Amino acid sequence: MRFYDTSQAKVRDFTPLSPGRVGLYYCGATVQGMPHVGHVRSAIAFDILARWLEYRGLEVTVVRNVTDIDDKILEKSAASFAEGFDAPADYREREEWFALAYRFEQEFLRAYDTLGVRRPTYEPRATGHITEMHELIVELIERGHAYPALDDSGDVYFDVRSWAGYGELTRQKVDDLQDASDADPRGKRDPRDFALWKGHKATDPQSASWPSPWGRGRPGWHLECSAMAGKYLGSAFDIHGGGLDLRFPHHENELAQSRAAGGDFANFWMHNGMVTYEGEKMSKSIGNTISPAEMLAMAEPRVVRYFLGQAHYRSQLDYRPTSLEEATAAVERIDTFVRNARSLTGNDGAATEVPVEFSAAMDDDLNVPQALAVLHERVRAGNTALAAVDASAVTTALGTVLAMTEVLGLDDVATAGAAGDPAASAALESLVAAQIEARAQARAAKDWAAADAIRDNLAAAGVVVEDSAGGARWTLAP
Ligand SMILES: Nc1ncnc2c1ncn2[C@@H]1O[C@H](COP(=O)(O)OP(=O)(O)OP(=O)(O)O)[C@@H](O)[C@H]1O
Ligand SMILES: [Zn+2]
Repeated sequence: MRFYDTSQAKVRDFTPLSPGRVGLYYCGATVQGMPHVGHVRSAIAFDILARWLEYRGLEVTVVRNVTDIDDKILEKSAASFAEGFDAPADYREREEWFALAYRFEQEFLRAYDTLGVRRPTYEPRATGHITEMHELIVELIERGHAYPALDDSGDVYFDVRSWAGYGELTRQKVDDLQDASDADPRGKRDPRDFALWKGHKATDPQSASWPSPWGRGRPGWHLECSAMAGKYLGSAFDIHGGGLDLRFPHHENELAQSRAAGGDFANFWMHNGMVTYEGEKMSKSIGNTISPAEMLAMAEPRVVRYFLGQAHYRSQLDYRPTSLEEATAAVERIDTFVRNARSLTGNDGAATEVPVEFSAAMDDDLNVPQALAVLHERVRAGNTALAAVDASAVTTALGTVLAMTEVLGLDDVATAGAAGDPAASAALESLVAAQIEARAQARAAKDWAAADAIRDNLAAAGVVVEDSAGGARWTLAP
């Protein structure tokens, strides 16, 4: 397997640090508002990576953090208590920061679940790891890489000049870097120094600060990922992921503080490209977002998953109003084949193995567009086998198609037409089969009126019956 490693700006061979196991950490959400489809694209990209590593026989530990304390969360909560607060959609009046964060965390989970992003092995919250963060800060201070603020803010900063490797992830020289905007520069040795710990401000609620050796305060954003990745995956682990927008400063800072504290940190850095809206990054602050719920109102979950997962994970994915049409047609092609194959062979079929061309594409830096081309090519071959009523070839095609859809997280295409509920799907299958059987008997008895009536009733219910050499087949009308 080969992946593009952002820190080396090249594709290189991937070998797990411990044979047979992979540790994957990817940055999760700052739960300050509703998810948008950009967030979900990021999660889908790493979900596909984890599924592929597992398919390749590796035991994968996935960690995705929840940033549940942050300036933006506190600001949104504070605004909700203000006199004359005119609650924008999705925000509530007088909502404590922890209630707001928890509520949106649930919204993210709901979106991930609906779109087939498997739950990570661990999903730690920043507020649950204050002790680990203190230990990391103490280590950095002892090693001469961090210091308490020079003013009375109660902050603690990372000393970027003390760490020769600072800038290595994004291949920049310290002097060329922008200042860290997270604190008053008067308390810093260098304006690029970033906050590890933020002293409590009188305007913040008491519940948003914790005691520490440096006084009450709360953690800096970058620090939490270092502390949690270290806790759950160890001081050296295989892959660190996140969106391309996080490379600098977030990931640069994570790397610097983790290495300065003595760990190796991530062996590979993988970054997903941005979802853009008519060319511009989809972002809460710009306000050009589309929520998963809005997309799900236009198309079913598999179509949305297909749309968000179809591009190469490193490329930009632009949303346009017509974007879902192509995905709908692609998913329908797969569904129709799966349904017809099941109807012809009389059983659900089971995922077998993915074709070698599919493996080659996925091994080559997760080339999903190429892998999808293989999937559609097998669907076409399967349709040819269906037309020839070649049950054995149909069974083979069905097995490989199911294996590929599983790797891509489209596996619930298996329940096509039944709103994703396997029991409903089975019930529909058996009711339609009984109708088709009754129609065949009517035809055998040359009772054409009865046969046509059955067909018309099925059509009225959205079930299209087609006669072929192998007997009648049915599909749901698009
Ligand atoms: N438009 C986008 N396209 C793809 N990935 C995104 C997009 N926006 C955010 N992400 C990724 O989603 C994950 C969670 O992001 P986070 O909560 O930090 O959002 P954010 O970058 O602050 O979003 P926003 O700019 O909308 O506030 C990160 O890995 C981030 O890189
Ligand atoms: Zn992070």
